Amino acid sequence: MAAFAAQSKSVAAARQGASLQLAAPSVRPAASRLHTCFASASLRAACLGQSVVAPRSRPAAGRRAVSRAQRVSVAASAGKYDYDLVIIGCGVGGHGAALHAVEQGMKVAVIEGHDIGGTCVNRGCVPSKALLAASGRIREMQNAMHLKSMGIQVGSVSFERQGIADHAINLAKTIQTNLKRSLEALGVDILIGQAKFVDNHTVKYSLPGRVDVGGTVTARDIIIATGSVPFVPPGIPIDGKTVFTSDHALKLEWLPQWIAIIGSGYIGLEFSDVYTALGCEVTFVEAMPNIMPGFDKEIARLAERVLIKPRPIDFHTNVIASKVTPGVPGVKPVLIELTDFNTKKVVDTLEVDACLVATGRAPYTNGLGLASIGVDTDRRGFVPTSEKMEVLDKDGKVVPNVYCIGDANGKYMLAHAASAQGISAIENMLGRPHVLNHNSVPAACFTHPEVSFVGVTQEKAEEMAKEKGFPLGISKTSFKANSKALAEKEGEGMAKMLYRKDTGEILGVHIFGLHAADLIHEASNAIATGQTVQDIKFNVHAHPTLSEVLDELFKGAHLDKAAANSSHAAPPKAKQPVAA
Ligand SMILES: Cc1cc2nc3c(=O)[nH]c(=O)nc-3n(C[C@H](O)[C@H](O)[C@H](O)COP(=O)(O)OP(=O)(O)OC[C@H]3O[C@@H](n4cnc5c(N)ncnc54)[C@H](O)[C@@H]3O)c2cc1C
Ligand SMILES: NC(=O)c1ccc[n+]([C@@H]2O[C@H](COP(=O)([O-])OP(=O)(O)OC[C@H]3O[C@@H](n4cnc5c(N)ncnc54)[C@H](O)[C@@H]3O)[C@@H](O)[C@H]2O)c1
Repeated sequence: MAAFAAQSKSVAAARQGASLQLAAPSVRPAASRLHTCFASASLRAACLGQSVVAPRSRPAAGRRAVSRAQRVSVAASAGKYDYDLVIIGCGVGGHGAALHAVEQGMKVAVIEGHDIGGTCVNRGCVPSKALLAASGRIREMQNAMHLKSMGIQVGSVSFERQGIADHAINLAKTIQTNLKRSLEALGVDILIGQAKFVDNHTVKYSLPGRVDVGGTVTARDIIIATGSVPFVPPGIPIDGKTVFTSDHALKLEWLPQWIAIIGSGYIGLEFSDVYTALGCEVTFVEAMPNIMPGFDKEIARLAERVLIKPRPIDFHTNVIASKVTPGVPGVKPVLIELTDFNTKKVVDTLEVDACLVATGRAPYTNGLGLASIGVDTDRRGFVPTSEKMEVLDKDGKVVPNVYCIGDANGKYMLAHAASAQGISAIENMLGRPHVLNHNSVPAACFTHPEVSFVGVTQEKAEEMAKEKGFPLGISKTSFKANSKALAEKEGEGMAKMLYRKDTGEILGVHIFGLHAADLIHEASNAIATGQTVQDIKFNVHAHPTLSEVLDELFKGAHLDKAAANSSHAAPPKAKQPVAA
């Protein structure tokens, strides 16, 4: 711990531009061998098996960052390690951590075993949002009634499946390139290979079948940011053609006439939006008694009314897909045996053209050699991690200098959560204790319209109120009361805020409606910065905007008298003009 504090001090000193006695650079055999291999961006891309990108000249800021990082590295680690920080896995979590670490003057390497950008960029957020954007346009243009109500007539709307698929593929490639360039510009070394712990300061990396790639690197601190892969329940063989996960579905290789989606969580809902806009019929198979079980019940009911009922979607709840038999497109259907969740009896068999398995994600921690640092993953494979992102060993003790962020720790499997955890981990390793308030992390499902939320559901808030004995306030508003939503003919939506009437603390906000994913941030930032209802009530929103949905929500909150009269309640007094 003392050594850690000393290292942190050196980093801080270097950050402040203090002049430091530089020791001779440490010998970095393995890492420098790899640098030779990846000396240029094009070679690096070639080694990665990616299309070659012309190297860009490094901007001045990047150059500054590198030289500062080098200074810090040598001083901070006293020539002991190759890097201040090595990050295993370069998804959004690893990327976010790397950027913050460089900003803090650290010398950083990322080790990536598959593709830079990880799930989010290559097989997640990015391509799925591209498919949703294209299919959403088609849905809108096909909705003749909606357009007619605004005086618009359109002819028939057609689309090219491959064109939509290409939009997703190209966007993922562009963002992957941007992400890689941003790291290169900051002087982050990108090492290629599957990483494995040797000890808590040393990592080996290699690529199967590639003797020219790999090595060993040492670092003062190491972050595990290895993400996740689709979780497929037992009894479901994935053939990638008729039975598949989101990894395959995002390629949009074909459009089955009738597709069963197992799981009505984020992936299931977003893909139901894409498929139905493109003319497919969907059947949900959901293990829980209601569809969208992870969402606030009232929001889920409204979403069912708007996103499910008017569309060619039906659903079976309280059943699990106990056995799935792949088919042959256009020849043999996929068979899905449904078993009652409670009685465990087979109740039905579906015959569909295809089946998307969207039953959650499993951490990608295999092969990391966690035993070498005394760590056992939990039952589901997640890395036990403290609230400060420190990895915990078998006895629940902190493994010095090893952190875990993102999907691999299972705290909150969202891209921005991974990145925020990365920043938090860096703060902690620099000796500035930081705990991310996961309750302030927003979530959104990008259906048309969107669903978003932050904090707890109404069900949970009621439970908390009962347990702790505080009066629960619930403020609600409809998009029908919002001029901008009505101008867009998008009045179908609601927002709800759960708060403590005695203190004004915001416990949760849920939105269903046009641009809900963008609207949630005012609420999530308020929770993150500890603003209360009294504070935000007096904020001013431009008119006419969808943001006024939140304005309505905040103004509609009623506090207990004492809280209402608390110091926050009075609007800040206007400043008197300074006398000349
Ligand atoms: C279809 C889909 C849509 C999604 N949409 C959204 C969305 O809209 N918004 C949102 O917030 N989230 C979304 N997510 C979730 C989001 O993608 C993840 O939460 C996020 O990618 C997690 O980031 P990460 O950095 O923890 O891991 P990942 O992005 O999974 O990256 C981990 C990286 O580590 C690498 N790796 C693993 N093991 C090793 C090893 N031993 N050595 C070297 N490298 C290794 C992997 O190859 C991978 O590149 C979506 C997910 C899916 C599947
Ligand atoms: N917009 C976004 O932010 C976004 C989009 C897609 C994915 N993601 C992330 O990716 C992760 C995975 O998404 P997901 O939709 O696969 O998981 P999820 O956890 O959101 O939903 C899985 C659903 O499958 C059901 N289920 C599980 N096993 C089942 C079985 N055998 N039979 C029937 N139903 C079963 C569950 O009850 C649940 O409703 C999520 O954690 C999410 O955070 C986020």
